[in-house]
Formats: sequence, structure tokens, C-alpha cells
Amino acid sequence: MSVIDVTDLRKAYGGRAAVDGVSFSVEEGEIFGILGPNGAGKTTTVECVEGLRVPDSGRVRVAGLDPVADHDEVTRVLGAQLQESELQPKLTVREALELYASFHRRPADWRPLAERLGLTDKLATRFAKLSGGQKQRLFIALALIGTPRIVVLDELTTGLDPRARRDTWELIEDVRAGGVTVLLVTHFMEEAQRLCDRIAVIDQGRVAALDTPAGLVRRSAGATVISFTPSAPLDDADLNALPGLASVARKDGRVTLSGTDDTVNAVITLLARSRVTAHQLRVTDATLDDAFLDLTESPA
Ligand SMILES: Nc1ncnc2c1ncn2[C@@H]1O[C@H](COP(=O)(O)OP(=O)(O)OP(=O)(O)O)[C@@H](O)[C@H]1O
Repeated sequence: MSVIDVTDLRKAYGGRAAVDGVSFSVEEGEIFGILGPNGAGKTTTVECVEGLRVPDSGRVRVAGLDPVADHDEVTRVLGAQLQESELQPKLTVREALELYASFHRRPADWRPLAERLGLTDKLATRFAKLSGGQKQRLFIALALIGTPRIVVLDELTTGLDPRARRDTWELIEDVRAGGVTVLLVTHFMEEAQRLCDRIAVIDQGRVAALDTPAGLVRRSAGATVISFTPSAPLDDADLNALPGLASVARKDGRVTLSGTDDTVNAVITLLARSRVTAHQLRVTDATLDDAFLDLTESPA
């Protein structure tokens, strides 16, 4: 059953399309990622889901509700990570947690949440005195405090150190294990690969691909990468003629090719035919990073 449905969403700013016909559905209990380059329209899309922006056209439903017309009901089922400027600088962590808990009918106990997010020894600290990472953790706690059915996290772990990032991933996995659906905007491929069941890659306001992390890697043009240092120069024309080839790069005498299994077999045949030895030959699967670069256009 889907809990978020976005159909042909469009939103322009000053006549310029930021979101240009985006559609996707998020299933109950799923961790759904939205990935894309800067300015792709990710935040605009999730703000339409949260009811913070009014779409120009298209349809958005959250648990069957319209985020604009039914805003109050939507805030009861959906928790969203706040932006920094939305908290008073003098508010302490404890006050912020208590205040936000008071907004909800069924608030979570904020103590274990604060503990889990490493905020227990910061409860008396004012918001303005928190580090960037501590503020980030507080926003995550505030997003979860209303025991929402759905939580929207935009740039969840930006500004967190590697340990805090890993702890936060575990927390999100626990949250999902409790039945909460997670919509996650991220720039971190490792985060997307580790956490997301499915990912929509958004580029220039459109969905460029929607699949599981493994599916995205498989469908990218250069799913296999082969690199080696040839004992003698290889002809560009021979390399460019390889079947299934997606890209060729040369650096410091090393050749890196991406393509399919056919490309790998053909390059081995080519090396043998040319009597060239391949030093430090490596064949690896492409990563989500490679898929991302392949699926999104580089800026003009
Ligand atoms: N309030 C606004 N007024 C005018 N233009 C805006 C506004 N908000 C966003 N835009 C523009 O819309 C486009 C999409 O922005 P959006 O913030 O949705 O992208 P994003 O994918 O979240 O980017 P990032 O990864 O950099 O956060 C960008 O070109 C941005 O400059």
C-alpha cells in the first residue's frame, strides 16, 4: 500500500520550472530515497509533500490526504526535519524537545530519543551554542517526536561526523523497523545504498530513474569497470571500438574502461592480440556513484 503518491508534480519559480512532471509512490514501511544534483528540484518536491509549498499542478497525497487542503491532518501523520532558522537561539535542547512534544497528541518519550541521538549531556545547552552536528541531531529528534507514520528527512546526515552518521543510520533503520515510512533526500551515495529500498534519481526537475540501489547500478551504462596499465600504448580507435563500451579514460599511463562483461572479454582479447601485457589489472562493479553520474547530466 502506498502512503505517499506524487503524480505529475510541477512547480516553477518566476517562470522557470524547478519540478517538471515528477511522479513516484512510496510504499508503507519503505525507506525511499530522493537523489540528485544541486538544484535538481529535490527540496521543492519534498516541500510539496510536506504541504510547505503549493504545487502549480499535479497531485500529491500523503496517507490519502492533500498536504495543502488537509494540512493539519498531514502534520499529525508526517514528521519533517526542520531548517535551522526555525528554532529560537535561547531555547535549550530540553525545552525544544518538551515544546515540540507538547504539539503532538501522542508524543514519543523524548528521553530515549535524546539518548539515542547523543543529546543527553546537551539538554541544558541553548540552541545557539550547539555545534552544527548537534543541531542536526536535535532536528532529527524533533522530526520523530510526534511518533509520525511518515518522516521526511532532507539532508539527514549533512554536517555529521562519520560516527554520528553511522549512529543516525542505525536510528533510521530502527525507526523503519517500527513501521515508519521514511522519505530521505540525500547527497551521500553510501547513505542511499545502505538505507534506501528504492531511489528516485531527480535531474533537472524530472525523475531520471527509479529503482533499487542495485537496479540503478545495473541499469547504468558502465556497470563494470576495468582498469590496467598496458605494457605498450593501445590504439584509441581499438579501445573505442570495444563492444558495450560506456567510457574510456587515460591517466598516468593507466587505462580505465567502463562497460559490460562483453567489454571486459573484448579488451582481454585485444590485449592478447596486440601482445600487450596488462599490469595491475582490476575488474570491479560500478558503484551507485558511477550510476548517479551516468544518470544525471553534467552542468552545461
Ligand atoms: N524560493 C525559491 N525561489 C526561486 N527559485 C527557487 C526557490 N527555491 C528553489 N528555487 C530554484 O529551484 C530549483 C530547484 O531547487 P531545489 O531547492 O528544489 O533543488 P534541490 O535539488 O533540493 O537542490 P540542493 O541539492 O542544492 O539542495 C533551483 O534552480 C533553485 O534555484
